[in-house]
Amino acid sequence: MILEAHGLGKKYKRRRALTDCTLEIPAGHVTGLVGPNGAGKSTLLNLAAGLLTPTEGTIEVCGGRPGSGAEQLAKVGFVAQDTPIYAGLTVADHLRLGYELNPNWDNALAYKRITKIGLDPAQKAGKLSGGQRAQLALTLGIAKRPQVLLLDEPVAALDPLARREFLQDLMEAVAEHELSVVLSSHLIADLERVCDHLIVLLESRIRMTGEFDELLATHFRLTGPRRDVNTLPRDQQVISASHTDRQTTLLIRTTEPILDPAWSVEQVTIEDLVLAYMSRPQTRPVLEVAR
Ligand SMILES: Nc1ncnc2c1ncn2[C@@H]1O[C@H](COP(=O)(O)OP(=O)(O)OP(=O)(O)O)[C@@H](O)[C@H]1O
Repeated sequence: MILEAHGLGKKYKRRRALTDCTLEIPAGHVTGLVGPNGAGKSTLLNLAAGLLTPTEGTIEVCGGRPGSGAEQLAKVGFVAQDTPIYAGLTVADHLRLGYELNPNWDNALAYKRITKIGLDPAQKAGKLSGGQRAQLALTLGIAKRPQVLLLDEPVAALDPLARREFLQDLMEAVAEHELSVVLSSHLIADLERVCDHLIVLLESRIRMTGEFDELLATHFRLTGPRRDVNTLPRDQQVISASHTDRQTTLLIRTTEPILDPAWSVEQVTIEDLVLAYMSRPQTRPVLEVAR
């Protein structure tokens, strides 16, 4: 497992940022972490990087306790949300620091990316634009050659072309170097392109987690005449429901065939899933198997 958490919780004074989070992410995946603002995504990534310590429960990353020593730090790359860099150092200084501090540092890769992006090695990092700073931080994360790369909203500051190219580079690194990635983002289309595993956080709790293929094979949109969701078969778990006077539209999870001819059944997209799981559970139907 690249990441394993049991009953993980984090409180900042009285504010609860993560609650009873139990999670296993196998190696070799690109995992998308999504959820509304304040759901706890950065908190989870910071706990995995060892920058925060849990208030409850345990977390292991690549088999070790986050931040527990040089060996552990070498295994984990982390690019925080505000893409921190040293303003007074040049781009080249950053790459030299990367070389000095990381046992698996790939200098050729670092310079290749810097050249491709068009960053001047002599420029002070404090004079870079927000997007360029993000590119520098991401380059350091990839060239470190970690086993797992944790990225907190990595592409938010990048222009659309840079975003596409970065995600491409990331996928290449995953394919060539058996890198596992956990990245948070609000850009679901990007996640759809690069991820194969999904975690949805809502109000500090894990609302849903799974592999894309399995999620897409078990979720459906049903549209039909207005219907009380409590009359559905037991295997059909209602994730979201909306009704007009005459019509009901549901997003359900089931592993069984949908036999009721009154429903028109459609496949869903990852975006449909994310939006359904991100909406707050409604009082009745959600996450309860209807009786
Ligand atoms: N240093 C802190 N002190 C107190 N509360 C904090 C601190 N950092 C985060 N929180 C709170 O913890 C909760 C989770 O925050 P977190 O930053 O993990 O959310 P997020 O899902 O990353 O949000 P966003 O999408 O806005 O980046 C929020 O309610 C936030 O206000």
